[in-house]
Amino acid sequence: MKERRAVVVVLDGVGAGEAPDAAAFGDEGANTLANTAAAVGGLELPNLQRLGLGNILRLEGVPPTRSPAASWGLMTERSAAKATLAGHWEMMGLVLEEPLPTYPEGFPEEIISRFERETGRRVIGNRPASGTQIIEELGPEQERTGAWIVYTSADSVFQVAAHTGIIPLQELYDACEKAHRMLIGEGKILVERVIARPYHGEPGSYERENENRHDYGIEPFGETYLDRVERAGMEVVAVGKVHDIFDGRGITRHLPGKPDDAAKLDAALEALGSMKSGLVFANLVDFDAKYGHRRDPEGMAQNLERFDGRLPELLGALGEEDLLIVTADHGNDPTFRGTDHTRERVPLLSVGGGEPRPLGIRETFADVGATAAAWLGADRGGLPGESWI
Ligand SMILES: O=P(O)(O)O[C@H]1O[C@H](CO)[C@@H](O)[C@H]1O
Ligand SMILES: [Mn+2]
Ligand SMILES: [Mn+2]
Repeated sequence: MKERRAVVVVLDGVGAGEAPDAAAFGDEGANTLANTAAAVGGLELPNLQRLGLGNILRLEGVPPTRSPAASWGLMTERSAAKATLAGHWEMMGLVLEEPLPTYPEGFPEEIISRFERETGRRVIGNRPASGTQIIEELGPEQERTGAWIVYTSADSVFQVAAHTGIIPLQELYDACEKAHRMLIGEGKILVERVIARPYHGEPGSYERENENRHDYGIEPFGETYLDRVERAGMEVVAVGKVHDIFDGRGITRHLPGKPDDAAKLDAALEALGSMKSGLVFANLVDFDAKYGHRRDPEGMAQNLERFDGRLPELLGALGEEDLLIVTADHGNDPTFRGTDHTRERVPLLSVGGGEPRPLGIRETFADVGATAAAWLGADRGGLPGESWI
């Protein structure tokens, strides 16, 4: 078998326009890329433009090009979710047919009182919120009373925020493990993830300790393309939060790539430089966490431009037997109401594996895993998705 590599880069939350079922999610009109571009008076993305980003959708500042250097298209998500886990799982062949439970009214009383009993602290909050807003609002009360700040979002998440000067980090982690056991570990999946959200500082200028955030998720309930590539004897390198999303399954090496997207790209390049064959699966989370949820179109635009600036380096690291796929896991339109993800199609650019051509609108994100597995010569039997190569 040839020595081949595939690199999948996920621009977290960078959607490319409303999905056909966006209305069911309350997300009609969402378009992370196009609305960001319009909000800042046009994006400057010369490298993505050259690849064909402007051929995928109408994008201010990024016109279509006559002969794109990448194959280009859109993907529609089949899973009943607009979340990171569902998006990444689907890319690797696991479709969530049923949505995971969400808590628009907060968590039921029995969950909260059991969490209070098991951890010995009271709960305040218990509603959907933006993490930065709720600590500003409830931080002073937490400092006074030592209560947990529990909140959720449009996602299936149980998030616990704790001021580390009041509640030691280890105690927060222990509490999240208890919540994880209670909400996921007893046979019923009540949330997709429990998330520890430590922060510090003074009222009015609290700062989240993103490097100490910890996610406690669900395990993949079936085989993925990651398992298939690993079983074929190749390396599977996870960069950023990918390792947590798959609970480490099918992953041979984990590069956290802290603290930002630039460091994650460094990690991806390092992985490429040190491996002969296999898959690098990288998630760039700043688009989502720092700009999408914060509804910051300027920040989103700048992060896109920063990524664009690193593209030549990434392309330069690829050889003839390498494949690069750039895509996203859901939308997170920084111009949209609220602070949650948006149900969108995602952009698809694919470099390598033949002459650039239109890839159309793919019916499932699983085409990513199918294509990577096909390229690498791994077994694809029984998993959803069609290879475009
Ligand atoms: O507002 P913050 O705390 O960043 O939380 C966001 O991050 C969560 C998980 O990535 C999302 O569900 C959303 O709630
Ligand atoms: Mn995401
Ligand atoms: Mn998010």
